[in-house]
Amino acid sequence: MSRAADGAQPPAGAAGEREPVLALSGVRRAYGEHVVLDGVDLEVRAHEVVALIGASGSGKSTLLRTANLLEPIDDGVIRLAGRDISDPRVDADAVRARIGAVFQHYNLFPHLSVLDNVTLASRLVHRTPKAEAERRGQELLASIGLADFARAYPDRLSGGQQQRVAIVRAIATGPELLLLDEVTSALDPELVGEVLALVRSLADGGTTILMATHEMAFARDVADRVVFLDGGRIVEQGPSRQFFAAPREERTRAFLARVLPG
Ligand SMILES: Nc1ncnc2c1ncn2[C@@H]1O[C@H](COP(=O)(O)OP(=O)(O)OP(=O)(O)O)[C@@H](O)[C@H]1O
Repeated sequence: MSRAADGAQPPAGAAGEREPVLALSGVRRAYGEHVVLDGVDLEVRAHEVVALIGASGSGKSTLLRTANLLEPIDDGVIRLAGRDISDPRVDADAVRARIGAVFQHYNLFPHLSVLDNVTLASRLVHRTPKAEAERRGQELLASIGLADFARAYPDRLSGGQQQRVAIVRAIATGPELLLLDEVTSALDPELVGEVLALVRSLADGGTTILMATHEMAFARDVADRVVFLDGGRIVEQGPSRQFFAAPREERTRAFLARVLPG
């Protein structure tokens, strides 16, 4: 008997397709006359890794900031797991508790130990008991080889180590989505690899990630999909290998010619 016939399978075309984790439609953001996001439509599905690329000033950071409500939008809708979070009545803190975010400059709290940095949101926002939060925090620190630094303060760590702590801090509460904004661009070149390796392992483990990056080889190798922004608009997007191997748009080709070596 086929699975469909025994009734164990939902009928084809049923609402089995899950909502995207994040969905932007018609998102617009302007500073005065300067339109920074100009009608952006973008979806990120569960377990997908999406890389945002584009020249400096193309709107990548602004887009990420709108997604966790650090930046208001002038028009459009943003949905998290199907729910409109751009409605001004939405509790922004409750939304941010579901989204992990790491920005360019590692922003650990200098007056808290490494372990307290990692466990703070679990304890304060999610009300996880201290012992449980610390057990999870220790596991996360061990996973990035920094268990011995749990009681140290962030200034004892290198920039790459601090950024890795910032990343595990962002995933400590099991967020539905991880936003990464140029997480390696403030680092010395020799420290970039260790941070990218951590992002790669999260991607391999199924974390849903939307990341802005200038690291083209990384975007090609790790992202499922690449989105090219220019002047606040999505010019082109596609599966990452295809995107880099055969860009369709002239503007994409011109951008890649500028940023890719050779
Ligand atoms: N608070 C603000 N007030 C005015 N203009 C802003 C503000 N924030 C960003 N902008 C402008 O919006 C544009 C897009 O900036 P954004 O930081 O999103 O670009 P980006 O693609 O992330 O650039 P980069 O790669 O350099 O980080 C830029 O022209 C920037 O100057």
